[in-house]
Amino acid sequence: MASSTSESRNPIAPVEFSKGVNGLDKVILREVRGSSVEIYLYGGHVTSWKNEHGEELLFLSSKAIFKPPKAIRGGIPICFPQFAAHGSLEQHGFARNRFWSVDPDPPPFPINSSDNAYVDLMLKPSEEDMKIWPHSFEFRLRVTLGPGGDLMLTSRIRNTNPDGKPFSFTFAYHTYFSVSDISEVRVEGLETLDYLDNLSNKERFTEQGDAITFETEVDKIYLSTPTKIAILDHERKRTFVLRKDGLPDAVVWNPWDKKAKAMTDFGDDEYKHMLCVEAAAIEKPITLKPGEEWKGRQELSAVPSSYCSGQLDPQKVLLAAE
Ligand SMILES: O=P(O)(O)OC[C@H]1O[C@H](O)[C@H](O)[C@@H](O)[C@@H]1O
Repeated sequence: MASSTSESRNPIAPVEFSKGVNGLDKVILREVRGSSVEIYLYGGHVTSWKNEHGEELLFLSSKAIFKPPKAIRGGIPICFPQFAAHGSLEQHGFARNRFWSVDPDPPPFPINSSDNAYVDLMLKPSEEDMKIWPHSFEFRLRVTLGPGGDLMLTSRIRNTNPDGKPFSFTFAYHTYFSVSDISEVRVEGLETLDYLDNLSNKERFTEQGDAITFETEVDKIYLSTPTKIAILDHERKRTFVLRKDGLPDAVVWNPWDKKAKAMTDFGDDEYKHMLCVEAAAIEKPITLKPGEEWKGRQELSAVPSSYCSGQLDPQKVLLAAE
């Protein structure tokens, strides 16, 4: 609930509080040139990110269920304190289906940030949560829309256990990018890396080839990746650049046709128009002692690209997006 300028229900205010699907509370961030971001307090979940032309950059399923305990299908779910089924908790942990609150008095933004619109959401465990994960924590999620339309997510997780006990967790920003046609998409920055294949009992393999393209189901956890990954949408002539910090791994997921049909909150053909690339910390869980804080950051930008098949130099794409 903070911004560099005033906040109100005025539609042109950089931070607006509103009601979304099923009357759920949401926050809208706006930037003067027209880009915007929507965040549901349910899940601390970014559901929309639009550029200055009003084009949606994130995928949100037409069948998404905005009702607890189901997490919203699309946007950017937060996976915490567990990624997928890597532990005893429910799939992807519980942060994505809890109600977060808005911090009315967030810590100030670092200097030179007067054009940023941002909101700080908070999650603290309930007594019920403590029964399934017996740890006290404070999770602050800052969602920022930069002056150029970039979307930044910063998570700060602090161990507030009074009993001196450390805790460990895994984490992911489970970003669903909107793409024109999955068969026209390439991901740059993960080639030659090791990955765990979720479709082969998490067996470890090494990625071959120049870039990653898609012609079947994929569900891989790339390990110790570079801090920049590019997602090139050839047809739409758009490149997403994902920059990350504190999140060594990157999950790449597309359910393809069979799994798409099996999901009740996902259209049969929607797999063609989405790709998840998820900045994550999975292979080596994060451990925090009481009083310690972890920070994990993801920054997304969408830039026009004039990529011609076979002529791509991944390094140039990443540099061009600097
Ligand atoms: O259906 P969900 O619980 O939201 O999970 C969706 C997907 O998330 C991640 O990408 C996992 O790697 C996949 O194995 C999983 O299918």
